[in-house]
Amino acid sequence: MSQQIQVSGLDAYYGKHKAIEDISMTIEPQSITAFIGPSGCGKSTFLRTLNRMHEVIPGARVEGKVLLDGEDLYAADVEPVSVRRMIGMVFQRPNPFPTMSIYENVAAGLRLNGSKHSKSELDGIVETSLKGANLWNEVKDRLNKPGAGLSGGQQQRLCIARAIAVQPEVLLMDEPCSALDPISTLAIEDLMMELKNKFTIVIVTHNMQQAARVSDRTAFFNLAGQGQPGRVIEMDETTRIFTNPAQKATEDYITGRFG
Ligand SMILES: Nc1ncnc2c1ncn2[C@@H]1O[C@H](COP(=O)(O)OP(=O)(O)OP(=O)(O)O)[C@@H](O)[C@H]1O
Repeated sequence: MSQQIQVSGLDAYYGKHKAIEDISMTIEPQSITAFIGPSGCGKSTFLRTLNRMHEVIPGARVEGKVLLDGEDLYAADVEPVSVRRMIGMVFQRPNPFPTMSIYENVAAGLRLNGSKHSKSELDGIVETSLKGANLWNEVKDRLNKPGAGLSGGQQQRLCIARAIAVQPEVLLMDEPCSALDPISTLAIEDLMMELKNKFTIVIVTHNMQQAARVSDRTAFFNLAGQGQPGRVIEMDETTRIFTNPAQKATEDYITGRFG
């Protein structure tokens, strides 16, 4: 299920404003890749180019290539909706559908994709997805209660269950723990470590310890200069980025000297 992403020469614009420039990288399957860097350098923008969410913003566009196991995601005959099914996303604020039950929240992704499942098939997928998101034991007796009634950490795991229910290849996570307390954060981090056995995971985080704890590889983003687009300054094994980075800007950032 887990697939490799190869990006080459990618630029992304908001209207005339070029937000990121000339990004090339390989994101390996069955691993966690972290994007770190100061605010506004384009980490979230880049993440959204990987599943064609960027172009949803009016005037926003992308140049360059994104390949998922060799398939060009921006080829003329590729449907953005199918890309978003293969490459799921989890956002900063847990965003369960507020009026839907826990069960319906997990089933929602499948229904939106037009999948036709019998009730017992759907029950099985909901259970497997909630188990996969380490939430099943906490909610199995209240599947018909509103998703909005869960704690923040549980809601985020519900959103992860919703994302994995459609069996994506890749999970993109944009600061998934920034609205959570430390205990819920550790639960999500543990979950990410389990999920990487099945999915390619990419996470944007401002939390250096988190990047160091969970990720296999880390990319450091920064602006090319004041008013310039964001770029990848350095990408390497996480242990190397945090112990012996090649670039001074990376070292300054991870040691808290700027950003
Ligand atoms: N919807 C938008 N419309 C116009 N410009 C945008 C939009 N979203 C982001 N930008 C601009 O694109 C640039 C990169 O923003 P982005 O949010 O990707 O950075 P980031 O590194 O993820 O920041 P943060 O760490 O604060 O989330 C910034 O200059 C930002 O102002």
